[in-house]
Amino acid sequence: MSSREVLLEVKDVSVDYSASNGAVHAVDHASFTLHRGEIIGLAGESGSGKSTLAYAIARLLRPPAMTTGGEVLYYPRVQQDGSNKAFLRALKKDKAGAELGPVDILELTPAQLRTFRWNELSIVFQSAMNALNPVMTVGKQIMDVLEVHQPSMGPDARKKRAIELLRRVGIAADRLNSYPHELSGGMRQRATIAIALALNPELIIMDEPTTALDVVVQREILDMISELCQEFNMALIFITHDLSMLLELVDRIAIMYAGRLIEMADRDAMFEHPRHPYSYGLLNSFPRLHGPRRRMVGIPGSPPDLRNVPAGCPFHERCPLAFEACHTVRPSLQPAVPEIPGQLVSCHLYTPTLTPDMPSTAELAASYEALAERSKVR
Ligand SMILES: Nc1ncnc2c1ncn2[C@@H]1O[C@H](COP(=O)(O)OP(=O)(O)OP(=O)(O)O)[C@@H](O)[C@H]1O
Repeated sequence: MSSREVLLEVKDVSVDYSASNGAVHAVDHASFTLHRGEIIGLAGESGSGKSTLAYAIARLLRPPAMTTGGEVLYYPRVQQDGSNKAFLRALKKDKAGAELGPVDILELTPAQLRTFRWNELSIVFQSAMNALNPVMTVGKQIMDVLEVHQPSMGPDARKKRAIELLRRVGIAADRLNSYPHELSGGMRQRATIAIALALNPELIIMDEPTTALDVVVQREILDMISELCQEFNMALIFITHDLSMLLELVDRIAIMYAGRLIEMADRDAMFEHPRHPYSYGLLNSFPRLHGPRRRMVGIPGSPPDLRNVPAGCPFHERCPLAFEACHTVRPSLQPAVPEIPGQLVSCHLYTPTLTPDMPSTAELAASYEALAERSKVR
């Protein structure tokens, strides 16, 4: 369950990839807030900037990627088990009564960053299950992380913790000495999650963690992730282009398009009343198990070239409801009018000075139907 205590404030983060034929603006002024224990789903088509934004937050980007602006404020707290002592010491926030306050991850020194990773934030990468070391048992891989990042822990305690972590992700203790090739794909993915949990981080980023698995195993792993987040009050940024994954897992959904966050809302509000025509199109492009049957239409066209994003709203060339302002004025992420608490949208359709009549979800649906009919006629 998420608290309303802020853990992370991403403010106006922009990232470019430099290339000989012009900079690719992969993330453009992204801002959002994450609370302790909250699960946010970051969704959007391939190439919309999800991974780049997540790796910018974790300071994992390497050239040609460059974070060109913004702040990522992280709010540390003193861990009761002492597991983040080294991080607080590196921040010089370990004196009795020291004001903890936020730190900007983008400004951490290399030494501070080393203590931040694993202790405070860990990442489960895309196809992480293939990233396990093939010549080392899974138990040893967990114990190695503990040895490097929690040097005060002795060998017996490390072994006990490794067994406990494996148990927690549904792997029996006798698998401690198994090599990755002796485990199924689902078990390998569970093992990578156990490694990410080793130091009780406050925040985990998972980038398409279940893509390579069959749907039954995906489902089991999503359930497990949800339980772990609750049990450890851990926040999670879960990246996917498959919105059906988010239906039962996340508290909030953030949708990206062409490097911009174009809508954020609580999960139910997003599924029931998506406001941005892109969000509607994305949600309508996958089948749902529950709810009324709908005709799936999809979104004609393709995203813009990120070296040369059009003026105005980046979606206007594909939008069935675009009007004049959308071609010239860049919308910003703000509460929609009429407001649904927690819902932010970057679309002129919800700016009363520009559009007196905001479209309903049914009108968004009808506009896509009409668009599909038009493209059939052509
Ligand atoms: N090394 C690179 N050099 C140039 N452009 C890059 C590089 N890596 C990524 N990009 C571009 O940055 C944009 C954002 O990519 P990113 O991988 O963050 O998107 P994504 O939404 O995570 O996509 P996916 O779901 O396919 O992983 C894309 O247009 C991509 O082509």
